[in-house]
Amino acid sequence: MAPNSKSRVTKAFEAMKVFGYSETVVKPVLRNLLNLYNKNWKLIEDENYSVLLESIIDSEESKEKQKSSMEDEPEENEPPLKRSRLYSQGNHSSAAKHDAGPSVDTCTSELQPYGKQKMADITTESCETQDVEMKPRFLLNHHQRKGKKQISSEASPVSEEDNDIVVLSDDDKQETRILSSHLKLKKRGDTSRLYSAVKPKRRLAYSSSLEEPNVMGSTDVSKEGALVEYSFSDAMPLSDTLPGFDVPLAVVPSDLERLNSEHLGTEGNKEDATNSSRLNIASTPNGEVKLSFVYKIYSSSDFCPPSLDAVFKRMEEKYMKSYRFSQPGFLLSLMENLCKCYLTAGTRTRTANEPSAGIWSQKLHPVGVRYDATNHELHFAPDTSNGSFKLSNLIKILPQIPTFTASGNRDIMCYMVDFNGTRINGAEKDNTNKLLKLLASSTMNNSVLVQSEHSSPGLRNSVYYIEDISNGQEEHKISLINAFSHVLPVFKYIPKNVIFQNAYVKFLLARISDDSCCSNCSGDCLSQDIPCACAGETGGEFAYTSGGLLKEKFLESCISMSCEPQKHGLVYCQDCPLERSKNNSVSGLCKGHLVRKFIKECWHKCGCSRGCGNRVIQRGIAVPLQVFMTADGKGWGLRALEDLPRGAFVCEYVGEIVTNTELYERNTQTASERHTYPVLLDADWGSEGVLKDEEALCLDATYYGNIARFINHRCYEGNLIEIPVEVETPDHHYYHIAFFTTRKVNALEELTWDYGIDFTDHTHPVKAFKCCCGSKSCRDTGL
Ligand SMILES: C[S@@+](CC[C@H](N)C(=O)[O-])C[C@H]1O[C@@H](n2cnc3c(N)ncnc32)[C@H](O)[C@@H]1O
Repeated sequence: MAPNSKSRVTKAFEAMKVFGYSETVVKPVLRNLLNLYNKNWKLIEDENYSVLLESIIDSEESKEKQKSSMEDEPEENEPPLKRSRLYSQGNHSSAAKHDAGPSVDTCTSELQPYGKQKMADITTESCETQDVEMKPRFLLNHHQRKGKKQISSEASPVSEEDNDIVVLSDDDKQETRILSSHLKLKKRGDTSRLYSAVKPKRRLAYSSSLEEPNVMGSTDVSKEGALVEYSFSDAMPLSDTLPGFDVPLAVVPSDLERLNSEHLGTEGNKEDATNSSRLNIASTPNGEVKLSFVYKIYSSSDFCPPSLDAVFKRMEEKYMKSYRFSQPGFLLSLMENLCKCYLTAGTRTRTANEPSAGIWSQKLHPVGVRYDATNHELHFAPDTSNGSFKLSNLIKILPQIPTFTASGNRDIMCYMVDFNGTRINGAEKDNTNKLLKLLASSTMNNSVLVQSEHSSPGLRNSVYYIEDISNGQEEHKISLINAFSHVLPVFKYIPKNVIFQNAYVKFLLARISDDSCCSNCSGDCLSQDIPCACAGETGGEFAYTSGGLLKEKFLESCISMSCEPQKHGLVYCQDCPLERSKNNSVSGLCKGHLVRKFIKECWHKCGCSRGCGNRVIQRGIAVPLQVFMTADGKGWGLRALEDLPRGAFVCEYVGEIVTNTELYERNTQTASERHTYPVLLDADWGSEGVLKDEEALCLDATYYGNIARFINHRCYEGNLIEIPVEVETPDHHYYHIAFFTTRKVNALEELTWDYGIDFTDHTHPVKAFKCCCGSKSCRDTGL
């Protein structure tokens, strides 16, 4: 290979690395392209290697498709999957013991009998002598990148390269996001990828449905009685032709002259035009977003340009409250609605006697919307069947395909053009601020944020959206919205816990005694007069109401235990695995573990039906959730898109089931990663005598996890509480951690729980984060 082409290869690799693609992945695709293009590098390098990137994405997608078609669908409620030997085990003896990764069956005989000893049976005498506030059940540790690279590609669902975290510079991230969405849209005109974001190799999810904003056939009746009708022809389906926009669109008038010549022929006439005027409604300081109307006033017009306040008010009243960011293409409809408001607000009220006249006649007719893919223009084409048309006909939306500068700073480039196609630069600062404020406030309503790069330091002007980060693995789609520039979280979504390697968790029907199930039941256990054996765990009363919520009394006592553990007693390990791990295997004094109330759900050995009211968490997430970027420095957070009542199940904490030993290994390998994701399954530690490290379990959602990995901490006042739930195993050793609301939670309120971190404990190998929970009772005093 010539030296020149060598450096071009390197450059291509580097360009793709930004998107998270390793050389191994890029190489075969690049080779194919070179063959295809007869070694014409220019074609490959054009547009920042767009062809190459697109080909890689395609090739990865087809690989994924192939792979998923080969995979068997797991059965409902199947045991956690055993992923043997994902990590190389170094010299650790426990790991070496299980080097071959025992299969589910062979592990069975090695099961340790974990007695069902109640924690309440454990003496709490030592309570008073212990200086305990809250047990640190949310551990602070993480894999180190170095550790991740040791993942074996044979057994792991992802290859070695998959696990490399690609650290993008801010500019890279910006560029990545824009380019990938740009490319998708450009090449395919594919509206299903409207807000596709950074596509790391291990892509989280795509927007997959083809839902489009309902801009067709809507009718807008102004309060004053003037009707402005929007009835777009079905013959011109928006969804088929529109590109996706992850930038705000600009609204411009159409080319009046062209429209005049095309549509004014019969009734309208050019002489009617008395003057023309342009109104720049808004633009960001650097001109990334501009919105303006250009109109001509005709002598007999029913239209008077409205005040902007009137437009904004109307916009707020009519649309903003109902905006849902989850609508693909919402920016398009946002802008369109702004046009509508402008028109409606400006349409003059006529008295009953006043004849309708002029070309802005109230006689309105369906118009069509057409997307001009060549010029990236949206045209509102008038229906001239009866010779009249309306102002909206003169409005054209001109989204400029987003481009970016070398610095990657400009991802939004929407221009206003005047009738002659000349760019309009006038920015009206006040109006801009108003619009931005309006849009920003609508973000609170889960809508859109148009962010100027100068309006707030460190924030970039970008918005992106992923329709379902669970990739269809949950009943409900779980969206992700990012108003600022942040690289997407890199993890593999799993809806159920999976065993990492050494954890002995076996779901054996044979181990479920008759006392721990209700084989004689049928139908719904909740509707029976006498509660069945499964209610035994909760004192002979089921924890759930028939409506699927937690019963008040049960919830109240769980909250009380969590807030005031000392009042309810703690249990103490003889030799605490947690303290051992802190002190590098030197036995440490246990600081106590909360005595938890468990829920026991009916399961496979029970006779009841799948719809039994005592099966809640096993049915999965039942509320629409969304991951969003918090504004107060906590990173990503989780919120629900609708109001939740008190006691509602939200989701469970899903991750890899790892042993204390494995966690310790991860801990020691960990560089100080910003966010940490392990949670202890320590509810029964105190009752298990001396618990060996390989017996103590925790869930680590760092690399494999579900939506709960995004729930942030709040000291004492979390609106969620974690409750241990037994489903498959009745021994308190392995259990599920389920989150329930502690109070009514409003839609879009951040969901939080108290991790139970002791911020004063500086002995932990991983430093606690600086708590920004904002709670009045925040435990992080900085000491
Ligand atoms: C389970 S993760 C929660 C999701 C995380 N925010 C993210 O972006 O992935 C836990 C991490 O979130 C951050 N975090 C959670 N609650 C916080 C709080 N109250 N203040 C500051 N950081 C917080 C910490 O970095 C913590 O290690």
